[in-house]
This record gives sequence, structure tokens and C-alpha cells, in this order.
Amino acid sequence: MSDTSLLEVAVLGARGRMGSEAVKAVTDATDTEAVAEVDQGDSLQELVTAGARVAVDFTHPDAVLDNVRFCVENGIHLVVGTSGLGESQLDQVRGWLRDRPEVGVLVVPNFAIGAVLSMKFAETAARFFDSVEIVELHHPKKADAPSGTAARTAQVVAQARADAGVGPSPDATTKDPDGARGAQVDGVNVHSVRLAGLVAHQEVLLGTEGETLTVRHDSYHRSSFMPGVLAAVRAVGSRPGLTVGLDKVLGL
Ligand SMILES: NC(=O)C1=CN([C@@H]2O[C@H](COP(=O)(O)OP(=O)(O)OC[C@H]3O[C@@H](n4cnc5c(N)ncnc54)[C@H](OP(=O)(O)O)[C@@H]3O)[C@@H](O)[C@H]2O)C=CC1
Ligand SMILES: O=C(O)C1=N[C@H](C(=O)O)C[C@H](O)C1
Repeated sequence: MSDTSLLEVAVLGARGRMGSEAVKAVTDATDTEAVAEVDQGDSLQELVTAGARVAVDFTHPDAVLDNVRFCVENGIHLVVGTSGLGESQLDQVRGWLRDRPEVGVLVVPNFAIGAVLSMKFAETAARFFDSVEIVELHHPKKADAPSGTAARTAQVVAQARADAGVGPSPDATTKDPDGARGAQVDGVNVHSVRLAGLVAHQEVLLGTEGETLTVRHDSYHRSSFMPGVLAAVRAVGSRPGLTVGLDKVLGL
């Protein structure tokens, strides 16, 4: 029988690398319980049947949007850990939320507290340096590149530079047939490394006359994401509408 004092949480992608850690974290915490563990081939209706109040999604960039729609339409608050939601998808989510304004959707590019802080540090530093580039390094089973964390970091860094009137990073490259200078995300060069042995890592490289600053974060184990997952699960129900980033939950 369900203990009514516990927050009922469903995990989507429950058999995956992140989902299985999330099930364990939600089960081990004293104020939450995992009432549904949904994975590929399972019906989303299980969330409703199980009485989930909050869901957390760690599935796949191709699947996540349908899951968001289902949760919003069924009044289930959702924490989105899955990467790959760009601005046009976020606009779709805002549209669905207009019909269910009481529902909270919290999209979190990275749950590791250190990663959240590193994005803030890079954002703060951005206006003081002529050049900025991002290197993200992940395990080779990752489906998407660049990482959601790198895309979000590029976005906030680019916005900080624009707000301060800083122009593009200086770069004399005119010949790059193989894309060696990386992808351009919001005008910031992003380089994606996929390497056996890694989990999730990122460096923001900032440079100006005579000095450089490197903001680096490393997740060595997926347990590093769990305090952030639990904080998001606890907070999402009291944040109706769309929120992007754990920084808001942490008061940064
Ligand atoms: N925000 C953050 O801090 C973090 C985010 N992530 C993101 O989380 C996502 C998952 O990563 P990871 O756990 O490593 O990936 P995994 O491939 O290990 O896990 C994904 C799981 O979801 C399942 N799945 C796929 N489609 C669906 C669907 N439609 N409904 C239900 N389950 C589905 C997969 O099944 P099958 O294998 O059979 O397809 C698999 O079991 C990625 O987008 C990743 O970038 C990862 C780490 C941290
Ligand atoms: O796939 C992963 O592993 C990760 N995905 C997220 C991302 O795309 O940024 C978060 C973290 O980097 C791990």
C-alpha cells in the first residue's frame, strides 16, 4: 500500500543508465517513492494508473517530446533530464502548458551541482574575455552531440557576451573542409569528444590578452546527478509552467 506522505514519482527510461540510478535514488529517499518504472514498449498509461504526481524522463531525444505532451495533458508534473529539446520544442511545450497552467515542466540540461555552478561561472566570466570555446567529453554510448549541457552553456555564455556588447571570438580560419573548428552553437565553437572510459565532462575555455581561464567540470559516476534529480522532483510541483535549468531551483 502506498504511503500517502511520500511523493509518488514515475521514472521514464527506468531500465537505462540514468533511469535505473533515478529509480534507486527515489526509492532510497525518505520522502519519495517510485510508483512506476516505464521503459521502451511500456504504456504511458501506467503513470496514470499508478497515481504518479511527478515523472522524470531519461529516455531518448526522439522520444522525450511525446512524453512531455502526455504528462502535461494528464496533469503530471515532469522533470526532463533527456537532452535534445531545442527552442522550437520548448515553444511546443509552452503551447501545451497554456491549456494546463497548473502543471510544472522543469527541463534540466545537467543535474550535477558542479555542472550547474560551472555554467554560472562561465556565464559570469564570459564578458571579460575576447574568446570562448567549449569542449564537451562523454562516453561513446551517448546519442546526441553536442551535449545538452554544452548547448545550454553556449546559449548563456553567448547571451552574456551579447548583453555586454562583446563581439565574436577572434578567428582567422578561412579553410576548414573537415569541420575541425567544431560546431557553432549560438556563435560559440563547441567540440564533442566521445571516448571509452568517460562519463560526462566539460571545459569552457576563455581567453584574452595574456591569460586564459578554464572552467572544467567532471562527473565520474551517474550518482553525481542524483541530488539534483531529487531536488528537481521535489520542486517541480510548486513551479507551474516551464522552467529551464536547475539553477533556478538552487536559487542561483
Ligand atoms: N540532465 C542530465 O543531467 C543528464 C541527462 N542525460 C540524458 O538522459 C538521456 C538518457 O541517457 P542514458 O540513461 O545514458 O540513456 P540509456 O540509453 O542508458 O537509457 C535510456 C532508456 O530509455 C529507454 N527508452 C527509449 N525510448 C523510450 C520511450 N519512448 N519510452 C520509454 N523508455 C524509452 C531506452 O530503452 P532502449 O535502450 O530499449 O531504447 C533505455 O532503457 C539522454 O538524453 C542523456 O543525454 C544523461 C545523464 C545526465
Ligand atoms: O548523455 C549523458 O551522459 C549526459 N547527457 C546530458 C547532456 O547531454 O548534457 C548531461 C550530462 O552531460 C550527461
